Amino acid sequence: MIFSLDEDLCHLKLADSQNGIPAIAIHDESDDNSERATEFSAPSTKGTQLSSSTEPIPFQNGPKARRRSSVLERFPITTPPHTRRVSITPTSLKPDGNLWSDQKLKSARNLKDFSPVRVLGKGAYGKVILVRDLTTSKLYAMKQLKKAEIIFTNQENVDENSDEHKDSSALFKRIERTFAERTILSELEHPNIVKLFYSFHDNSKLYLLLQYIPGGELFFHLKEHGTLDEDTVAFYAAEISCALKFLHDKGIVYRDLKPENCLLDQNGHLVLTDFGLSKKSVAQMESDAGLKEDNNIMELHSIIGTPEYCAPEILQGLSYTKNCDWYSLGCLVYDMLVGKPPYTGANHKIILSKIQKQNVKLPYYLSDGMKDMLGALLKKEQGKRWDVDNYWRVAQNKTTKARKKRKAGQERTSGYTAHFVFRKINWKKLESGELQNSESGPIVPLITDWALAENFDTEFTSMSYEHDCNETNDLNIPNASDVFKGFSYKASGSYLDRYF
Ligand SMILES: Nc1ncnc2c1ncn2[C@@H]1O[C@H](COP(=O)(O)OP(=O)(O)OP(=O)(O)O)[C@@H](O)[C@H]1O
Repeated sequence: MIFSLDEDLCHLKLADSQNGIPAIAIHDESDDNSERATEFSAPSTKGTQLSSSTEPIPFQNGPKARRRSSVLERFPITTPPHTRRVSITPTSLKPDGNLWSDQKLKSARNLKDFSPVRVLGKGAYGKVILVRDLTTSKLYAMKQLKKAEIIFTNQENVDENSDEHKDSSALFKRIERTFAERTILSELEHPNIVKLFYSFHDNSKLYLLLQYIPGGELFFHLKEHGTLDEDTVAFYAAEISCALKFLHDKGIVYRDLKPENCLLDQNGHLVLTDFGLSKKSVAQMESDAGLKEDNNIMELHSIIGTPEYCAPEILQGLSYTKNCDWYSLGCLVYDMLVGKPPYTGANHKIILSKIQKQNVKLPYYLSDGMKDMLGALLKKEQGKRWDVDNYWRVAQNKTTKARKKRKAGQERTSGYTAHFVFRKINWKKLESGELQNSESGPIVPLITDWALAENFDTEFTSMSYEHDCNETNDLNIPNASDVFKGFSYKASGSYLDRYF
């Protein structure tokens, strides 16, 4: 055993006597006979081997607490020998291996073009500020990343004595991730993914000018509602699934799915933000650059993410694939239905240990269909978990072929999109983006004035921002500007026109 569970047991006892709910536990070890995703055939408990349990679900006391990404480097997890140490140099970050051309970035914007309105959020490297374009009066969410925070390892989430701290490749990893967010976002256009319009940098910070999503975090709405009903959850799960499949088809793994990173737009549609931990497969990058055909296989090793939503294989330091995002979706769906993710604890060691060892407990009040889906997504073993990307493809082929022979209701029982849980979702409209443009989501945020940011926590909107909107000289490291060379970007005129 790596960690002591004393604290954990203490926590469980407390919860038992206060907020117990009879639950169902999924025993992963007993599902040897479970069917693989493509063979799934009923909105039942089949394939997940649910067993009754009277053990209550431990509830955390106090308000819902915000979770930080990439906290895992803090733990004494021995990095396995096969962990890939990408010694990528910051100036070679273009997929084809060439330098980003400064020539094409000449028309990039700068800090003086925008005036701050209020703070929307705060992340590991800096604040996200609502800003107004002084020329057009349009609103943007400006994500700031302090160069000093990226270059010096003084983040709260990295142990000073860890190998990660000493290892200079960790610096390159942080820089690589910073570039990845800008590069990945600049290549995407999907109704459920935040849009990047500009990026630039000055002496002290990097800036990402993102589409402002005024409805706030799903986290904010979850805090207000406590839990959500199954139809609402199915709607968000469907929108997230569309975004994840779109990313996976492009060879991108998201790796940080959690309610804090799911925003609601003005019509209540879900928009994924924060691509700081996303990763594009090397094979895909080579394929994009015309160097190699994409074989759509991606194995990753970095131990990153937010523990409560992180797949067990990541936490164990094993190699993993895009399938980890579907596990995180299971955690998020569970959170929306139950009010907390499947495994919680007073500290990250406890969470980690529970994810690896405990069976997830599903409350009795969930429908059989929902239990079935959660059971399939929350499998600890990657090989037994729903391979949703594949399942989705097979389902589409199957339904088209089998349509003629289908009996009433049969379509629902095959394939991911046809799962019972999604019976009210119009996938055709959702996948084409028509639904997002024409209909409202289940929770329509109250917005009287976009500039007021009423759906964001006052913890952030009341923060001062004056200092953050002036260029400072707090970074005085030789060659620092070289390190971030090529960060600036401007979306094409047609892209900008489509959204303004
Ligand atoms: N486009 C946007 N529109 C509105 N609010 C946003 C937008 N992007 C980010 N935010 C707000 O800012 C918060 C922090 O942003 P983000 O998660 O991208 O930062 P981060 O530094 O990566 O955070 P973390 O360290 O927690 O992963 C979000 O949770 C959200 O509340």
